[in-house]
Amino acid sequence: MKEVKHYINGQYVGSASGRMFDNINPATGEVISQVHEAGEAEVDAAVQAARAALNGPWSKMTLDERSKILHAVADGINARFDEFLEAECADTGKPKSLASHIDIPRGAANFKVFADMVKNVATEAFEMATPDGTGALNYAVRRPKGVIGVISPWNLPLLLMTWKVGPALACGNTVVVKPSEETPTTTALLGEVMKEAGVPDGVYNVVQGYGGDSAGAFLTAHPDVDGYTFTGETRTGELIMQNAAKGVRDISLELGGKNAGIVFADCDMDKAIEGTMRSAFANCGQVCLGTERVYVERSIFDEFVSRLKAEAEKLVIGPPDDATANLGPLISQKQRDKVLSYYQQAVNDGATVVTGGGIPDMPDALKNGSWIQPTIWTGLNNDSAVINEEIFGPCCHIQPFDTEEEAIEQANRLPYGLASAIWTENLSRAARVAGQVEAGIVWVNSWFLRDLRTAFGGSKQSGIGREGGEHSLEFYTELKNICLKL
Ligand SMILES: NC(=O)c1ccc[n+]([C@@H]2O[C@H](COP(=O)([O-])OP(=O)(O)OC[C@H]3O[C@@H](n4cnc5c(N)ncnc54)[C@H](O)[C@@H]3O)[C@@H](O)[C@H]2O)c1
Ligand SMILES: O=C/C=C/C=C(\O)C(=O)O
Repeated sequence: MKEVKHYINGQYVGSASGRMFDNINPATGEVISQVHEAGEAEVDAAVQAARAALNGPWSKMTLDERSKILHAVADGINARFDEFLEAECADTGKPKSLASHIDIPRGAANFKVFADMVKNVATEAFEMATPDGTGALNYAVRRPKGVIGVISPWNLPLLLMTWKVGPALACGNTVVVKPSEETPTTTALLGEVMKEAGVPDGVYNVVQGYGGDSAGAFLTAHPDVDGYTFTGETRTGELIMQNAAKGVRDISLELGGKNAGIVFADCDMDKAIEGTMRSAFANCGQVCLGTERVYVERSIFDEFVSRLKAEAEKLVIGPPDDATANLGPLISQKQRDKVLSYYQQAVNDGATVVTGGGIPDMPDALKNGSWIQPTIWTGLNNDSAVINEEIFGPCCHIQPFDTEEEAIEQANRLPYGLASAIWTENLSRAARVAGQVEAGIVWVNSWFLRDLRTAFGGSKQSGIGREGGEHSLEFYTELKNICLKL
C-alpha cells in the first residue's frame, strides 16, 4: 500500500508513533494510500527546519535568484502535470476535465505570478524637512515575516495551498504546510518539485494529519511560528485565531460563505443560466465562492427556474476518467451525510424540490463513492437553515424578489460576506448593486473569473485580510521604515 509521508527539511519522513490513517478515493470508496499522522515531534521538527532555513540562504537571496527558483517550481509542476492531475483526482474524485483546467494550472500560476510580483511592487519614500535644514529621507523596505504556518482545505487542494505558499516563499519566508487529511497527496508531491527546482531544504515543509488534537492544532499552537494563513470553515478559523493570539501572531483567514446570486430581469439569460450552473454545481458545489442562494426578479422567476432545472438535469455524474462527466462526488461519506441532512431539512421545511434531492444510481464499481444528486429548491422562507448555513454541496435555493433594494437586503442578511454574482445588462445598476452587496468579491455577468493581482478575501465572518497581488506582499512581509538624516 502506498504511503504518504511528511516532507521535513528536504526529506520524506514517517511519524515516530507509526500512526497512519486511510486516504479514501471519494469516487470508489477504496483506500488508495496510508497517510502518516504527524505528532508534536514531527510538527516541531518541521518548524525547526523552517526556522533554520529562514536563517540560511533563502531569505538572503536576491529577488531575481528567488524568482528564478519559483519559476522553476512552476515549470516543475507543469512538467509533471499528469502526475499532479492523477493524484488530485484520486484524492478528490473530481472530473479530470475540471482539475486539468483549474486546479493544476493554477498550482503553477500561483508561483509564477508572485515570483514576478515581488520584483515589480514598489514600497514608499518620503523626503522631510528638518529644523537644521539638511532634511531627512524616509524609505520603506520589505522583510520576510518569518516561518509561516499554512493550513489548507480539501476542495481545491493544490490551488489553495499554492495560493498561499507561492507568495510566502516569493517574499523570502519559509513554510510548514498542513494539508487537509482528505487530500494529502499533491502537497506531498510538491516536495519533490521543490527539491528539483533548487529550493533549499527546510524552506518548504509538509506535515500530514487532522485538525483538532492533531497536526493542525499542534502547528497553530507552536510558539516558533510567526504567522498563519488558513483556508477553511469559519468555526475552524475562530479556533486558529485563538491559538495565533498567543504570542501575537498575524493571521490571514479565508473562511466560509453562503453566497448570493442576484438575477435581474434585464440580464442576458443565457449568461445567467450558464454562470449560475457553474457557481452552484462546479466541483460538486464544493467551492467557497459558490452560489447556494439565488435571488431572481419575479417577472423572469418561472423561466429561470425551469431553465436551470433543465440544465442541472443534463449534468453527467461520473468518475475522474469519464471524459463526459462534469459532476464528481463529494469529498467523503461524512460530507455527503452532512449535505443529505440539509436535503432532508429542506423537505421538512416545506421546500419544493425542483430537481434532485437524493443519491444517484451508480454502477457497481462506484457504489461506494460519495455520490449525490445536484439539487434545486424553491419555496423556503428565511428561517430555514438550508438558506442560512453553508452546505458546501451541489445545490441552490431560488427565490423571487421585486425591487433592487429587496435583493440587496436579502443578499446581505447573513453573517457571511465572501462572494456574490450579479446578472444584469444595465451596468449602472450593476455598479450600484455591487457597491452595496456586503462581500469581499463581487462578479458581474461572470463567476470565478480570476485576476491574481486583485484583492481576494471575505468580509464579516467570511474572513480576515486580503490576499492576491500586493495584498499578499502586505501579509507575507514586514514593512520597515528607515529614516535617514541627511
Ligand atoms: N474563503 C476561501 O477562500 C475558502 C476556500 C476554500 C474553502 N473554504 C471553506 O473551507 C471549508 C471546507 O474545507 P474544510 O472542510 O477542509 O474546512 P475545515 O475548516 O474543516 O478544515 C480546513 C483545514 O483546517 C484543518 N483544521 C481543522 N480543524 C483545525 C484546528 N482545530 N486547528 C488547526 N487546523 C484545523 C483541517 O485539517 C484542514 O486542513 C468550507 O467552509 C469552505 O467555505 C473557504
Ligand atoms: O473554494 C474556494 C476557492 C477559492 C479560490 C481562490 O482562493 C483563488 O481563486 O485564488
